[in-house]
Amino acid sequence: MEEFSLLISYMQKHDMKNYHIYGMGAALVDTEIEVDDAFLLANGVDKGLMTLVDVDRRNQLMDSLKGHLVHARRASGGSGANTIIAARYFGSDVFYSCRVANDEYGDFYLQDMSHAGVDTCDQDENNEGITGKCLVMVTPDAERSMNTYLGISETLSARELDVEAIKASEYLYIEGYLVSSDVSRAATIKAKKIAEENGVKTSLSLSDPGIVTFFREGMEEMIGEGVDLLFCNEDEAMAWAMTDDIDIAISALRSIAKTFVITRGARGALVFDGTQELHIPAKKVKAVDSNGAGDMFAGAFLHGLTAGYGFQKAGELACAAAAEVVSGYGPRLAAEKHKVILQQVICPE
Ligand SMILES: Nc1ncnc2c1ncn2[C@@H]1O[C@H](COP(=O)(O)OP(=O)(O)O)[C@@H](O)[C@H]1O
Ligand SMILES: O=C(O)C(=O)C[C@H](O)[C@H](O)COP(=O)(O)O
Repeated sequence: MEEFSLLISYMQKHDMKNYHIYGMGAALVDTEIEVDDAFLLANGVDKGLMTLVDVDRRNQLMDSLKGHLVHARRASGGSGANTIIAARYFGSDVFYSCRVANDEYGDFYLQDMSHAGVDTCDQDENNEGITGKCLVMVTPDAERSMNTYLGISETLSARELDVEAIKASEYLYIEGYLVSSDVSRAATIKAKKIAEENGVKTSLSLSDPGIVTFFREGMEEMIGEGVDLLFCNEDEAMAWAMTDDIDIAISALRSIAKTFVITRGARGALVFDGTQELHIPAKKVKAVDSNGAGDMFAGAFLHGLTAGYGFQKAGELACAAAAEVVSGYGPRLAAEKHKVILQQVICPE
């Protein structure tokens, strides 16, 4: 009894809140622009991938993009943030660790997160620099090619971890892109250790095939002894297994993840629930922009699991939500839309 009241007073003192998901990722402000394949070719942009760029290259591309149709001039993004916001809009309680600069874009970013109901870590007062930015170029085949200037986002470090919030979460979700920065990678490893020691499930997204290939050692370090849940698309799975045979990739994933999801674009997703493989079909839609489809899938899926719907229903919810994302521009859906999808998938009439 005494222990119980001590716990209550500790929780009151620390104003502890439980979270369904604690996310970590790069804070990027997105600009989304429509282009054609000739533009990508003429400007040396790698199609379908995320490429890291410096300020000069970004400015040069921005100049070349003048006159193109802009779908979003300023939207808070970053893969992990898209996932966490999606989970929030479905009803999960979420926390996000990220780093922005003391500039207009940084203020915008934090306001946007707070407006969405996402709790974020305190920002270091020493935050001179430039908030990260991502140029998302969308071609008529709905493919997105990204050029990212990480700015201060790549200095996300263990300082931005809220240890009590990690301990009070059901899942830790790590964006694989963080592998490219030494301090951020170290922070993810620390967060994962805290999670493992405190019975918090760990999840990770492989993010991008190029990232998996170029930062292989770092990715191995991040994965360590394995994770509870892994998200990837087919290209990332095969890049991880260094094969072009998806069956070999599936076997390879089994040795690093207790459960996993391989998204397959218009063919839906393969979900491994720890025992069996579930094949979840995609919803038939006209795709215009695939940006954020995987991010939305992960957010909806994590929400589905933490809400107790199980792997099959979580997969159905995720496919339904991701299909909505690809049928419009931008990686996000309006807040109200999530409730409609939830109703349609979880409690149809
Ligand atoms: N053309 C499409 N039609 C319907 N759903 C799609 C389409 N493309 C993607 N999706 C949905 O989005 C999910 C993630 O897409 P995918 O392209 O595999 O990931 P990523 O965007 O990470 O590359 C898929 O599992 C599917 O549910
Ligand atoms: O938003 C940003 O600025 C990003 O750099 C991250 C991208 O949105 C996602 O990585 C794209 O997500 P998928 O298309 O689901 O793979």
